[in-house]
Formats: sequence, C-alpha cells, structure tokens
Amino acid sequence: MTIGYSIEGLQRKGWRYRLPRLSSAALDLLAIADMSDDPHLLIVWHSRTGGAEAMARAAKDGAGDRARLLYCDDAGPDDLLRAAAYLFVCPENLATMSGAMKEFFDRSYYPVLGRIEGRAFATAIAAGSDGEGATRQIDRIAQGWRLKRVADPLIVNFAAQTPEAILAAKTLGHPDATACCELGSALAEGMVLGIF
Ligand SMILES: Cc1cc2nc3c(=O)[nH]c(=O)nc-3n(C[C@H](O)[C@H](O)[C@H](O)COP(=O)(O)O)c2cc1C
Repeated sequence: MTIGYSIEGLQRKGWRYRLPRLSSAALDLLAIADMSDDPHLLIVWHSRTGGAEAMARAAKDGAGDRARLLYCDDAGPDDLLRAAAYLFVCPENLATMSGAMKEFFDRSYYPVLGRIEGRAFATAIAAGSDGEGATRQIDRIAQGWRLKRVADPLIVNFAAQTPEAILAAKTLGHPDATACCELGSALAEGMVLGIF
C-alpha cells in the first residue's frame, strides 16, 4: 500500500503546514484511506491501558498490508461488509468485552445481519486474569452473524488484579507479541489462499 506522501514527515513539519498532531488511530485511518477493496482482514480493536492495542498492532504486523487496523469507534457496518475476515481485539472488563467494543457490535449488528455469513473470524482478548467471558460474548455475536471461527481464542493474561496494576500502562511481552503476530499472519494467509 502506498500513499502519496509521508504522514510522519508531514507531522514532523506540522508547524510549517499548521497540521495538528495526529493520534495513532487517526494515522491508521489515513494510512488505509487508499486501500483497495481487495479481500482483506479487518482488525477492530479497543484498549484502555494499551494491552489490546499492542496485541492488535502485533497482529497487523503479522498480516501486513493484507489487513486493515481500525479503532472500534472508527469501524462500522461498511468496514465489515468490505472485509473477507475479522479479528476482534479488546480487553475483558467486568467479565464481558469492554463497553466501547460492545458499542461497535451494537452499532453494526443489524446493518450487516445476513450479509456476512460464512466469513472467518478470530478473537484476541487482553485480560487481567480470565478473558473467557469476553471471548464467549463475541462468540455469541459471531454465531448470530453466522461467522466461522478459524483460530482458537487467544487470551493474553496481563496479570493485573490490583487497582494499581489494572490502571497501569501495559506492555506486551515477546512470546505474546509473537502469538498475536502469528495469528494475524495465519488469518491473512488463510484468507488469501481461500482456505476459510
Ligand atoms: C473496569 C475493569 C474491569 C476489569 N474486569 C476484568 C475481568 O472481568 N476479567 C479480567 O480478566 N480482567 C479484567 N480487567 C483487567 C483488564 O482486562 C486488563 O487490565 C487488560 O489488560 C486491559 O486491557 P487494555 O490494556 O487493552 O485496556 C478489568 C479492568 C478494568 C479496568
């Protein structure tokens, strides 16, 4: 994927071009603005303290330009319709997926119902100790959409159980980053080869 100018370059020169500093999610949106409608993996993510974001970015690294990475607030029905496969990445909060991620599903569920049946999906959940509740919840939504789970649920346990640990910024360790990267790569590969 190419874009006609370097976003980072423009940001560095922001004072001259009077550009605001762009958030990483805004940069993701700009970077995909010219992406074709070729079959691609859509990675939708939410994160509060950085764990799930790092997981989603590692998965995107594995999938390369066969994937679009979208923050949940920026993703919706049109993005789901354009994609061939999905990876949903978010934290588990209070035994369910995080509220912002749920809002993405609430907003998108009926507009795409019956229109994405049979497409492949997988999940990657950032957890403090569990992660099963969020996984189950997304599975039930995916079942309603008649999606096909093509990879075992990935749960990264950040071992955050005290208020201090839960509120702290998260760092994705090497083995977990590799697992997320391999998941992204496998999903993109399976999609391109038509295995799913
Ligand atoms: C309000 C709240 C509720 C949480 N509830 C759970 C939970 O039910 N199960 C769990 O495993 N972790 C729980 N956690 C811990 C988060 O899942 C964990 O910190 C995760 O790494 C956060 O991901 P993030 O860094 O992408 O925001 C909770 C965290 C918060 C802030």
